[in-house]
Amino acid sequence: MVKVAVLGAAGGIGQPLSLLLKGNTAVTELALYDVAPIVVGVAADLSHINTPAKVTGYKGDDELERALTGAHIVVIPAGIPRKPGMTRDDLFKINAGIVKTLATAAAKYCPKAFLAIISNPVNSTVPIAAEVFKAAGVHDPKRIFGVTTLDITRANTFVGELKKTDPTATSVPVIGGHSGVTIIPILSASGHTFTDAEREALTQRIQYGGDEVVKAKDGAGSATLSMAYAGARFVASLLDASVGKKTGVKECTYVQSTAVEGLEYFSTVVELGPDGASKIHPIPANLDAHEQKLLQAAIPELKANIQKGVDFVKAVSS
Ligand SMILES: NC(=O)C1=CN([C@@H]2O[C@H](COP(=O)(O)OP(=O)(O)OC[C@H]3O[C@@H](n4cnc5c(N)ncnc54)[C@H](O)[C@@H]3O)[C@@H](O)[C@H]2O)C=CC1
Ligand SMILES: O=C([O-])CC(=O)C(=O)O
Repeated sequence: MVKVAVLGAAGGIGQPLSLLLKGNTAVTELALYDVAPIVVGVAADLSHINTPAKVTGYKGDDELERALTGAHIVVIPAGIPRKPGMTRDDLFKINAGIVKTLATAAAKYCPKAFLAIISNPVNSTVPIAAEVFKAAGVHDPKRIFGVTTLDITRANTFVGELKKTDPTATSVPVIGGHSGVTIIPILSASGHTFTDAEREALTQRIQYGGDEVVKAKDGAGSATLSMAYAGARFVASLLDASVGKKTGVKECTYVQSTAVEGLEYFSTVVELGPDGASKIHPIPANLDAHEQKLLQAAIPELKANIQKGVDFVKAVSS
């Protein structure tokens, strides 16, 4: 049995993500959970698609245990999205508590599951989930992931557009975290060369791609469809490595890491295996001067974001 639970499944990301996961034939059970009752209808709707996954809907706290029990992967897109003028950190006030609640339940009902956290601010929500798992005595850093895949799909799209190459064959690692200056595209590893102006413009667009969508949606939310695509890709990679036993599966993802001294969490290329993160790659060796500068700019903000998440769990539990 390969059960995937989606927490926040009725939302802007949750619905299309669940649709894409229903299309993944490695999934045999898709458990959709939300506090919004429509989740039961979303599950009924998806259950008519003729793929193997049996779809079930769970609404509200009382049904969270059943949604999580037996889960192999728990994907968490629960929480509020940005409106124009907000930073991802502005979401902390509400989303920190939501992620803490859901991680607490996951630690209790499916402590061995892989956690793929989409809820923002990812730089802080991943440390929150990790602290919850530590407090419950079930922490395995190889199993908790911050989903930053959308930064990679954006980077591949924008570079492909500029260089007029197939975006599906373009591969730009994006390391660091998932907000503004903490997003560090490694354009030097893309196989293309860029003028200084191109490099500046691409970096800015990749770092602030989320804002582009927030602005275009004009108060009605942030990226949902591209995030669903990116989330489904990340879950597919986790399934390929853990269920399909494929080797060489790699994704950039935000995990507990020693890549940067003084930062407990960081995203680099991570090799995925049957037990989760099997090898965390270091920062690429040949960063150019521009990328070195980006890295230095990211460190203080990431450090503060991580500490904020850790402190939140400690304050609530003391
Ligand atoms: N990691 C990334 O790259 C990205 C992250 N995001 C983040 O994903 C989150 C969700 O975004 P959207 O789907 O657009 O928001 P949304 O508001 O459309 O959906 C969120 C869903 O979460 C549910 N929810 C709220 N509290 C819950 C709880 N305690 N348990 C279960 N479900 C709960 C809501 O009922 C709603 O259905 C936001 O925090 C957003 O910032 C968005 C895009 C990209
Ligand atoms: O920008 C936002 O708030 C949502 C997000 O994380 C993204 O689109 O990368």
